[in-house]
Amino acid sequence: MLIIIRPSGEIALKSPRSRRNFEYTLANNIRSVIKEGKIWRSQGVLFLEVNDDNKNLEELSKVFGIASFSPVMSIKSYNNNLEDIVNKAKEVFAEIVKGKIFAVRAKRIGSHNFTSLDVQRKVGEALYPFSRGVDLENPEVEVFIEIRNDIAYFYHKIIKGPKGLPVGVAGKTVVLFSGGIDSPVATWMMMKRGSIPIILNFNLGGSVHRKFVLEELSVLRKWSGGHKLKLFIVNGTDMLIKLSQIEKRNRVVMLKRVMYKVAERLCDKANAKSITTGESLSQVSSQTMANLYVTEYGIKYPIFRPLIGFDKEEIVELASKIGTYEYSIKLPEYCAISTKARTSVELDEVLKDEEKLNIDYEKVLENSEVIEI
Ligand SMILES: Nc1ncnc2c1ncn2[C@@H]1O[C@H](COP(=O)(O)OP(=O)(O)OP(=O)(O)O)[C@@H](O)[C@H]1O
Repeated sequence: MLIIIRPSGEIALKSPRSRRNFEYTLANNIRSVIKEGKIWRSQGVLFLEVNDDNKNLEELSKVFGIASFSPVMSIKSYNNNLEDIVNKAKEVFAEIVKGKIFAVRAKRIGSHNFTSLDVQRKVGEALYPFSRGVDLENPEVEVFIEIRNDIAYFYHKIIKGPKGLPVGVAGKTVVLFSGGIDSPVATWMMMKRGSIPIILNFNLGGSVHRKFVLEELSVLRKWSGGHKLKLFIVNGTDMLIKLSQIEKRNRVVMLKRVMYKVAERLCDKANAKSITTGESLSQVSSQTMANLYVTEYGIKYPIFRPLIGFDKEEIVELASKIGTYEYSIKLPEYCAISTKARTSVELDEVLKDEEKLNIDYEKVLENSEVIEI
């Protein structure tokens, strides 16, 4: 089966050099997802030749950087011969337009002695007797002919891709990954913009927590363009014990700050240039603007919060589409450290607490469990 793959529109707007790089990364990602067949680039699209297997189509619909794709039939149309194209169109499409109101859409790249309109007209005439009529505005089925120099491609399905940019073109980000509903969605959104996530989880719930995090990551792995996901699991309960030394009201923000600090170390080590979280403004008391200010104070990497302006329902809808929601909702809430977080903790107090705790973040990271998924 031959498949024509159209990269996201955004990729076509890049400079020729960036465009080449993006298409090259996209081709590599597709190769590592599909694992068989042949892939090549040609004038702004990619072609993939694989065994007839619908599984491949499902996998392609999760590769970021793809706007859409279509399984195609093709012919080499020698000598600009429109007749050959019309005959092939009849062979390929007669069954598809049978008893239906249809439209023919044609496109052309290269020089030919006919126009796209000629193709539409001639193929339309040839298919008309099989159909129930033509309606260019509201057809029941559309059939497409794309002529690229001396090859004509025929298809009738345009399957949507997830758009975005190929994973790998935007560098690495350390994601603070709780396993709740939000951080898996934030991870997905960063992958959608071409970033490779490095996952950092503070385990606050033993083997149950670990199990759900791994399950969610195996769902996200299907969206990673074939890239392996590296997971660092820190023993969060050790941290909770340490935090009992400070005032209850500062503990939640302090715990987040510890997470950011360890993420900062991981960025240094993994050459990642940002930290990503699943925070959304004012969703809970630790996510007020005032508390986010204190949490990230002095952190040297940019903190990306792709969900900052999302409602919970919007996040849930995305999590369901991605496939992580069913695992996230089974995860118990780990909020044992403080029942009441203040909506505005004092920066001075938190910085003093930090000094008192004197946590060796480097060591915390060194003692983490590392898993590749
Ligand atoms: N145990 C954890 N390990 C790693 N990161 C965490 C952990 N808990 C929270 N975070 C980070 O802090 C963010 C906010 O977490 P919080 O618990 O305040 O809100 P939440 O809405 O429940 O988030 P989520 O749905 O992602 O758990 C999370 O999205 C995540 O990025």
